[in-house]
Amino acid sequence: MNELSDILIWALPALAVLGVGIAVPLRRRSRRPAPPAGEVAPARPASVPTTTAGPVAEPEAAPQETPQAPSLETPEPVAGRLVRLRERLARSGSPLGARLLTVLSRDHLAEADWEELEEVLLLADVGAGPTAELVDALRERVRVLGVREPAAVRALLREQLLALVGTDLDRSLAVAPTAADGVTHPAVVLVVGVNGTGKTTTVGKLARVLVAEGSSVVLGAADTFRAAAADQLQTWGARVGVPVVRSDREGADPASVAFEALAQAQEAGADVVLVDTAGRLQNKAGLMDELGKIVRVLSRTAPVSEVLLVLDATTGQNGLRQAQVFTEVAGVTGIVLTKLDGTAKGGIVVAVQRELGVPVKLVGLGEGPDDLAPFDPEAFVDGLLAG
Ligand SMILES: Nc1nc2c(ncn2[C@@H]2O[C@H](COP(=O)(O)OP(=O)(O)OP(=O)(O)O)[C@@H](O)[C@H]2O)c(=O)[nH]1
Repeated sequence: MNELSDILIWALPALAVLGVGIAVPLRRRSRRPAPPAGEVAPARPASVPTTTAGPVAEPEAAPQETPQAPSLETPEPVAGRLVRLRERLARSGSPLGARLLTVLSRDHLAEADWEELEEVLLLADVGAGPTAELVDALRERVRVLGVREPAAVRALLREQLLALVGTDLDRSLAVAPTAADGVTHPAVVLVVGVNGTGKTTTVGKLARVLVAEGSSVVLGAADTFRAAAADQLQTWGARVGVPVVRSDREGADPASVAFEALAQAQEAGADVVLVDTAGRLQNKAGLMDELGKIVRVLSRTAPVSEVLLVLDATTGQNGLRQAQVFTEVAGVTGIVLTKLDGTAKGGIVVAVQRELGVPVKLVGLGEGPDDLAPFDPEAFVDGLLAG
């Protein structure tokens, strides 16, 4: 079969049926492995083994979607972001900050003070179990060490909080290309969660983090229910010169878009493909099945490096119940806790990790493009206690 007929046979019907469009054309297309039978029919089932990471192809025909290089933004450096954003935690009126310090500034802690301490931690969503543990351990240490001065009690509290948050969890993001079967694949990062938690925003912010660190990135808009989500993602990508793979048909198979995004990232030699998914409720079986399918389809082409569950910190304990199902269906590897700037419930970090056994890796502290920070326990606890 010659090259042209090969292309026509694969590409035209699939594009027409799926409406899978590509915001940024590829430099080159070639064969990819066939997708799993009955699961997706990508625009063209062919894949290119990529062995070197390099810059992602620049757009050729969509100037309105991806601005020229001079107007590209330079994301803020990632190091020290949580320290820079720390005051947001304090400013949000965290009871863990101001109220804890009020209690701890009393010369002698009476029974009522310990109870108040417990109440403050519960209000901050630390959770019943961890709160009881923390207060018991703190009381014991204060008693054994004979500590009375407020500053010393505060230092002990800081230690206890740090122990609860955990300083030895692996919070690094797996965003380096992976090797499997002699082929180098882009790191595949899937972003999941319920509606409105901040998934698309997080994907956009995370793309900036990766660009700031010198990685080449491709975004996949697998939220095919909401056209605005793909537009939103495209705007994020355009600001930092990152291509976006999307469907031009609402309701297209999200697994197909995810597959196509991975294929293109692979072909372009990108380091990372970030896939945004539609918000879904954990009790909707069909939607959760669809998420499982996205994971299966991606992992048949390349190892899925990270599944990030985006949780809205302002939803507190409700978010935890939702999260449980996602961890079962999608094998969540890290939590992104968004909107921590708008809540006095920073203690949810502790509860989330305890309930899910998955580390918080990133936190959202505002709507600004660089208001996403790698989670750092010390900076976080200091932020909480700064009130
Ligand atoms: N204050 C604050 N707002 C945030 C943060 N992260 C996201 N948001 C806002 O939350 C709102 C929802 O964000 P999206 O990214 O659209 O949420 P989504 O999860 O993709 O939404 P669906 O696709 O509908 O499920 C937007 O107004 C964001 O600006 C954060 O860390 N802090």
